[in-house]
Amino acid sequence: MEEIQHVAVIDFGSQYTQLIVRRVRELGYFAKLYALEEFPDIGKPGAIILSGGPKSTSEPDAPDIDFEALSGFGVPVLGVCYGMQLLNIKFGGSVHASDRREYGPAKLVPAAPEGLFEGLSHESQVWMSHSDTVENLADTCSVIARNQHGTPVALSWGNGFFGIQFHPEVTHSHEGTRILHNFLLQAEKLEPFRIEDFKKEVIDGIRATVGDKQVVCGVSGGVDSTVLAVLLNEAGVNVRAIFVDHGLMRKDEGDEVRNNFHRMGVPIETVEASELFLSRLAGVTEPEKKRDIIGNLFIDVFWDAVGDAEMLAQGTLYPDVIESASNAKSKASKIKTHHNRVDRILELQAEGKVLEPLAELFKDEVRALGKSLGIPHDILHRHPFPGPGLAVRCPGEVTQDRLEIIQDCDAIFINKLKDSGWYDRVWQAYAALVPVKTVGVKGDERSYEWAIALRAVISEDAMTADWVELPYQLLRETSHEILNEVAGINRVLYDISTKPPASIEWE
Ligand SMILES: Nc1ncnc2c1ncn2[C@@H]1O[C@H](COP(=O)(O)OP(=O)(O)OP(=O)(O)O)[C@@H](O)[C@H]1O
Repeated sequence: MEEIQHVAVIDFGSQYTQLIVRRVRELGYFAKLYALEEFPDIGKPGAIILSGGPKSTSEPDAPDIDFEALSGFGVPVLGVCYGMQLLNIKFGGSVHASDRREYGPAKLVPAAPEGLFEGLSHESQVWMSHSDTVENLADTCSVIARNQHGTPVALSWGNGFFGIQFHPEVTHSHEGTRILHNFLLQAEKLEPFRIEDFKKEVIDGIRATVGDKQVVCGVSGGVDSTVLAVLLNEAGVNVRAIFVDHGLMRKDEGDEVRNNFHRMGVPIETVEASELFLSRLAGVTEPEKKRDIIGNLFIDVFWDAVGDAEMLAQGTLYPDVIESASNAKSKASKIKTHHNRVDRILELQAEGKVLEPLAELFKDEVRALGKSLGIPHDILHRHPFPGPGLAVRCPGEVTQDRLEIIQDCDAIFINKLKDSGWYDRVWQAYAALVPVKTVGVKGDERSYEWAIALRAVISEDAMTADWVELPYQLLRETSHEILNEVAGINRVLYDISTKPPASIEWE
């Protein structure tokens, strides 16, 4: 199959480079980030974007690009900030180095409302973050926009080469996405990205890599590993999907995961390890210690089940890859937290036996892929659930009794959210045990029982979060049902803490 025509984003080290990729994807085109060292090995792009960067073009070790190779692609090129200054030099102009930084909003005054600036409002706000500025321009260069002071901020050198001094990818550039879109419209060969085409390509790739070997993957019931397992199954390769039930799942979750996979026609194996996990957690109260025990035990149990598998598939996503690529300046994919101490994975990786078919996708694209694989909406839109499970919602010791209380309260709360239509409107919601006993009255008796905290947050990316203003009536009904149904709880609290300073989970 023909390779999907993508937009190659070349990374010169700007903190915003990932956002360029994100924006292009939002526009419906497939963008891929490349470290500068990879250039010109960037496949057959339909357009190229050179990102900004922290260096000055006048520094001796300023990042450079093979201009002959760049022109050789014969596709439109957009230089952003550093990218524009570099292009200006390549075309024979010069750049004025300055140690004063221009940072913040500016007005964009296009020479004409066409090309990159077609359809823009008058004096659109754009966002600047640079110190160097272009000085002399080459003969072939025309200024296509200036700022409110008359300084050139966008250039064109003909043959599809453009440069912009500002950052179209940040939201402070109010019509930045439109400018990127206008640029992409210059590309003749660029096809809109369709998840269906991508699916076909990935499945072909899986078949070619795996052949008749056996691939193992761990499934947690979460979105990533579910889509991964279904994709491998769809590719028709010999796959073993393993679900470790560590007993720290939500109420009836083990059955739910098994039913879900059954519904989708993908066989999974369950490794029942609840007792083992609980016995190792006995008496442990320190949060980090708990996480450590669970993480390490998970690895042991999972790899025992894997046996001598020939290949391992992981649900690594694009943000993980970009993160490790830009941090470590290497292409090495990040190994998921749970597994990161396993030499076996590193060995497999070195031998090319780790398969990461979702590594080019963002979360919403994984959901789109899942949808096209026929995975039901409720599975694709489950709230995130932490690897160590309910242990992080159970401050103090984790015991079977405490877990059951959390499970019961959580189930009541989640059902109320689902029934009222709030579930899909919040990022994550759950119940956590507050292991403090307080006095109450139940019937005619004095009670001395624990409290439960309900938490519901909204978030973009889990880095920050705000608590949700749930309707009082919903909270009232949830509290009423918990107090009546769940033995051991005589008090219900609603957690109104933002992240930061609190975290989303309790531990
Ligand atoms: N209980 C489990 N049984 C088997 N494999 C698991 C389990 N929990 C996690 N894994 C594996 O470890 C990977 C990383 O787990 P993590 O908790 O970080 O989830 P994630 O990256 O959000 O993925 P998912 O959306 O699939 O849960 C999962 O994708 C899955 O392959």
